[in-house]
Amino acid sequence: MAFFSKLKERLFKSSSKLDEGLDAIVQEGGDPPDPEPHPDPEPRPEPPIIPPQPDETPPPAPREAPVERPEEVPPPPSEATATPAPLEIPMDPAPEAPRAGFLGRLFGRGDARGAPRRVLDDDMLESLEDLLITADMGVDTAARVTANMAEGRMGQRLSSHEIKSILAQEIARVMEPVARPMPLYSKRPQVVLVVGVNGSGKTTTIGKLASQFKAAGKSVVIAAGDTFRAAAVEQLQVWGDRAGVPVMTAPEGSDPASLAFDAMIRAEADGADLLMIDTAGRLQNRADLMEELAKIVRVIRKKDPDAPHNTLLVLDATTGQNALSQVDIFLKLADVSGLVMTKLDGTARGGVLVALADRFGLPIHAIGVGEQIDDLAPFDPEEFAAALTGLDSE
Ligand SMILES: Nc1nc2c(ncn2[C@@H]2O[C@H](COP(=O)(O)OP(=O)(O)OP(=O)(O)O)[C@@H](O)[C@H]2O)c(=O)[nH]1
Repeated sequence: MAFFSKLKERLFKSSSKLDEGLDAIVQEGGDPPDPEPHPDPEPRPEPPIIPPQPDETPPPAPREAPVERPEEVPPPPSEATATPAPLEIPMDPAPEAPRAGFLGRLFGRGDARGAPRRVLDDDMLESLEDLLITADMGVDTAARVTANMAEGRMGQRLSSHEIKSILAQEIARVMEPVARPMPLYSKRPQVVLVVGVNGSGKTTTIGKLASQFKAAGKSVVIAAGDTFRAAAVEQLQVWGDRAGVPVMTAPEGSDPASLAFDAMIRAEADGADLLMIDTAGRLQNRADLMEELAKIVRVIRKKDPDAPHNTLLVLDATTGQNALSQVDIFLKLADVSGLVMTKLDGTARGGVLVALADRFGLPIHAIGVGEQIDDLAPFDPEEFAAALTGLDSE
C-alpha cells in the first residue's frame, strides 16, 4: 500500500473523532438540506490569521515566553543545505478511491450540495472550539484556530464538508512552518542525540531512521547510551540488526558519556556519516538526567565542538497534552533541535501535534505510524490536516 494511503488509514482514530464531532455540530443546530442545490459559499479571501504574518510561512508565535534556543545547528561547512533525502519517502500521489465517511454515509457523498448546513455563529464556534480541545489541540490553539476559521465567515451557512475544509486549511497553516526534514550536513560524523522519556519510542525511531539513512547510502553507527537498562540496550541491538547498522554498547551501569566518546572515535575511524546516540529518559530524577545529558555533550564536544548537530526529541502522541510538558522539560535539559512524534497510528490524540507546532515552533522531522521499520514518514502538513479532520475519508 502506498505510504500516503497507509498514513490516512492509520490516522483514522484521530480523524474519526473530529470527523464525527463536526458532523454532529452541524446536525445539532443545522438547517435541513436545501431543496435546491445552491452554490458553495466561497469564503471571502481574507488575510487572517495565525499570528500576524509577514509572509505565507511565518514561524508560529510561541504562546508563552519565546523559547530561548541557542543558535541553530552549527552552520555546517560548505554544504549547509539540508538534504531531506533520507526522510523523503516516496509517496503515491494517486488518490485512493474515495470512501464514504460518516457524513457521506448519512447524507450522501462529501459534496456540500444538498447537505445540511449550519450558520456559523458564536454558539457554533464554541462547539467547534470544544471539539478541538477534546481532540487534544489544547485550549489556546483551539481558540486561535476557531478564531481564524471565523474570520470573514460569520453568518455563512456551512456544510460539514466545508467546515472540515476550512479547519484543514487552518491546521495546515499552523503546521506548514514546522514541517522540516532533519537537516543533513557534510560534517562527518554528524552526531544525532536522541532524547525523550522512556517508552516514547526512541529506540524504535533510531532503528527506523538508521534504516532510512542506510537506504539513502549513508553509513550509520548507533550508540546505546541508556547503559543503565540492559533491556533498552538489547532492544537497540535488535533494531541495529534490522537496520544493518552497528550498535556500540557498554557494560551495564557504565558511564554513558564514556560510551558516547568511544562511539565518536569509532564513527570517525569508520568514516561514518552519522552517529546516533540513544539516551536515558528517566525524568524521575531530572537533575541526574540533565547532568548525564550535559556530560555526554561535553565529552563529544572534545572531539567535535559543534556536536551534537541535531538533538531529536521523541514524543509519544498517545500522551496527548502531556507531550507539551515534555517539550518544556527537555528544552531545559537539552538543546532540542527537532521533534519526532511517534504512535500517531491508533490514537485519537493527533491534535496535540497542532498544539506543539503552535506553541513551540520546533521543526517536526518525522512521524511514527507503526511498529515496523518502514513506519516512519516525513511530516506533510496538508496530508496530516486532511487526515486529522477526516476530510479525505469522505
Ligand atoms: N504503534 C506504534 N508503536 C510504536 C511506534 N513507535 C514505537 N512504538 C512502540 O512503543 C514501544 C516503546 O518504544 P521504544 O522504542 O522501546 O521506546 P523507548 O523510548 O526507546 O523506550 P525505552 O527503551 O523504555 O527507553 C514499543 O513497543 C514500540 O514498538 C509507532 O510509531 N507506532
